[in-house]
Amino acid sequence: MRTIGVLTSGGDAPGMNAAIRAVVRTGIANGLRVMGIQRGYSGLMNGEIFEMTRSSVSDIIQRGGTILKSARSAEFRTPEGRKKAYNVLKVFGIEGLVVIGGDGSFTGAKLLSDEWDIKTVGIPGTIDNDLAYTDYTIGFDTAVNTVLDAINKLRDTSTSHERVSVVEVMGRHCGDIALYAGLAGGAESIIIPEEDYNFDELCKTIIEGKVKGKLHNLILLAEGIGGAEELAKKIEEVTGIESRATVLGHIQRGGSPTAFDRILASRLGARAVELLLEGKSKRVVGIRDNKIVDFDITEALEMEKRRDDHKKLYELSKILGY
Ligand SMILES: Nc1ncnc2c1ncn2[C@@H]1O[C@H](COP(=O)(O)OP(=O)(O)O)[C@@H](O)[C@H]1O
Ligand SMILES: O=P(O)(O)OC[C@H]1O[C@](O)(COP(=O)(O)O)[C@@H](O)[C@@H]1O
Repeated sequence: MRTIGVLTSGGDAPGMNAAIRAVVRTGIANGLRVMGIQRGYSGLMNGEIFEMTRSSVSDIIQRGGTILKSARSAEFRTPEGRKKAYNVLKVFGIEGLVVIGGDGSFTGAKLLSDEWDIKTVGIPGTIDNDLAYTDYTIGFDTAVNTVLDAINKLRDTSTSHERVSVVEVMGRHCGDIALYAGLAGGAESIIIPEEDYNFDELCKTIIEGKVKGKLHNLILLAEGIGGAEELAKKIEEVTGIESRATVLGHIQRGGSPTAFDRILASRLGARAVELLLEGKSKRVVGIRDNKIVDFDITEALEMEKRRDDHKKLYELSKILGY
């Protein structure tokens, strides 16, 4: 293998730049030409490609976002779109492609390798932590810390006004951001898609908390379950306690990555290049029990989250936050 490409796809995540840096520098250290592909699969189909040097990735390890830009492309979901992408890869002599993204991006990579002679390796870059094969995705730790910072501030004002504070966080179908930030921030209640929740029980907990002398009540709500505004309004109606909603939104996707995310991204980026050098394809890299691992893309996407560990954290948050 002489030339590889790297792109970022789907929702961006803090730490993607550190992963790009690791791919570029590991590639060059191993005698490869490394091409940067802009705007994900969309830029790939349009030939938005340039050669990267060691200095192309200088001064980016601390930056959020992705210097390669990210995009979502409907055209790449079609066989015609992927044929177009392959033709562009051929023109640039790219034999191996590193895709930094989430499950959708990995599915796209797998299809591209199934249909055309191109080797692909995926690196998990998404704040959601919704990929079961890896304990952590790049960006998750930073997002949790961003939420934690917000919770600390909301706690101050909630306490002053003796209010309920409902905080809605990202995560599509995965409650990890809400769970980890809620546990770390001492939230009274955490509402996530993986665990049943009962509105009457929630109100009972809030009223009991008030009776016990709690000055605030912090509720972490994962997006997708229902809006924070609506929930805060209903809580106020039923409990009679003033309630406010905060939707953190895209704030969670930005910011300087934590040390954890930078180190994870550096390790995964280097391993992705090694796999291509070993001639591997349709693989994804990840971390399990602090060891870098890799799996076949299909196998990885079919895995289920380790529910026991998740459940334990959820139960702990209930005992500690109540
Ligand atoms: N089933 C699919 N087949 C082919 N390409 C896909 C598929 N799913 C997603 N992709 C490509 O990957 C891009 C990113 O996927 P998306 O689901 O938006 O983000 P993520 O990779 O973070 O899950 C999509 O815009 C599309 O171009
Ligand atoms: O930036 P957009 O298009 O509004 O997407 C928002 C979604 O992207 C995410 O931040 C990350 O999702 P992906 O990494 O799977 O693309 C979700 O948590 C959120 O629901």
